[in-house]
Amino acid sequence: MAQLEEKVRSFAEELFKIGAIKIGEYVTKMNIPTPIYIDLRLIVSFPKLIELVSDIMIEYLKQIPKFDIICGVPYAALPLASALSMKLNIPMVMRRKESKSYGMRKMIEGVYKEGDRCLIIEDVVTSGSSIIETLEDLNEVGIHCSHALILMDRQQGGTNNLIKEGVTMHSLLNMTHLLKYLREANYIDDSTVNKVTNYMLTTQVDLSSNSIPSLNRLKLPYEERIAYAKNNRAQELFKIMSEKRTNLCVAADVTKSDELISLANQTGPYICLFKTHIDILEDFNIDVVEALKKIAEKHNFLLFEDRKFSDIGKTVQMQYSNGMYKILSWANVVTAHSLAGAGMLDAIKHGNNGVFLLAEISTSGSIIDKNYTEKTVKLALQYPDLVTGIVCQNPLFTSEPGFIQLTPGVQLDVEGDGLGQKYNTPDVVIGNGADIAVVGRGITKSSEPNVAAEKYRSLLWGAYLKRIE
Ligand SMILES: O=c1ccn([C@@H]2O[C@H](COP(=O)(O)O)[C@@H](O)[C@H]2O)c(=O)[nH]1
Repeated sequence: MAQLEEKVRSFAEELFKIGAIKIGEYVTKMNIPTPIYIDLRLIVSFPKLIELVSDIMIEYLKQIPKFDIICGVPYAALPLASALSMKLNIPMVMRRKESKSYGMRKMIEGVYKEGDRCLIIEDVVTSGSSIIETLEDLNEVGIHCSHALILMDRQQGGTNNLIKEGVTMHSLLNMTHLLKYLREANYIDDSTVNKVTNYMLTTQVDLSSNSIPSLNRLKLPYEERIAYAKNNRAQELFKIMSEKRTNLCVAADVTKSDELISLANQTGPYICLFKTHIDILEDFNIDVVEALKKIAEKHNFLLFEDRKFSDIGKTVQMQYSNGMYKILSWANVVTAHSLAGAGMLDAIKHGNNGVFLLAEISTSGSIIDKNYTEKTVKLALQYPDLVTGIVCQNPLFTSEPGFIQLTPGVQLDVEGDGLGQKYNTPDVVIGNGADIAVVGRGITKSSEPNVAAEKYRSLLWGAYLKRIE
């Protein structure tokens, strides 16, 4: 047994050496980003490796009941099935991927008879769907299959999906062991192990539910969500958040420029976003935003004008670019109400900028209803290049890890402000799905905004770490 494990370990290491295991940002057959890509088609160019694999497969056959024929899932598993067929002197059949337009239009080539017991061979299994397609064609011609021998199980639901079809899967290697062997050989580091493990756990495919794999954003670390974000500002934010270990946005609702600049300087080290209502400044001058831009660069945060646009496209376009505030020239992200719909979003699409759409509001008596909220989320998902995220109080789009949930109404003291504002604590908002929490008066009214900002940062970050555990 120890000998077999050593062979499997060396198989895993060889795969890495020949470049069949790739770590980085890839996309799976189901169009889902993946931090690891396994390409076992390469092994046809390494006869010694095929020999090693065949030896290991033969060892595994001791656990599998007798069979009459072998069938490889096209195309990657065909050389493996052929090698095994030759070594064991057991006949092989081949499944076509598509039927011929001439002759007998057979899907299964080779010699077989009804009632034959077949062992299916496959290279890599994610959901098991390719094995199931092969199984269906074999069953069609009366061949029975209840076992599949595969090289690599990505542990993303394949075993369960195949059991439902009456097939037991036997794998030479699974993702857990692959990561263990590669880590022990120092080919990968701990962070890759954690990243891939987390990916595996959060990307399970249940073929019977007829849905795409569930990617629960609430369980994914921010740095892994960069790959899912289409909006440049969302990518940037995830990066800043991971690097600075902060999911805090400060709402700098003050009326004097000096105060605004002082707040940016004091809270800068602890925030990912600095949120303004620029039109409440009594002494606005364009120099203020120039100063903010410099502080943002120094402390690595983005500038966020909470303008809440809500007009026809043309008007919003002018409100965004013109007037004395020239928001487009300095704000990296802005907010917009969704009520004007797609036309307004089309009007404010600008290369690099981002928009947070308001799906819910944190004030009591709001007339936004469930229908409006749902329509807003739908609209946001139609504009992945433009929309950075959604302003809301609840986890509305958990299977969309590329979008950011921004939640205002955050304070340790949850008494309202007497004007309708509703507050929740950092723990509650992160539990309710917030990726970034907006804290205004909890920080701005403190005698030491820097101390308060660090306190909120640490509480919010701790709650996030607990959430992704
Ligand atoms: O639903 C919403 C949307 C935006 N806001 C804005 O956030 C801050 C909250 O400030 P606090 O002092 O923490 O109450 C403020 O700028 C609002 O305009 C919100 O509160 N709720």
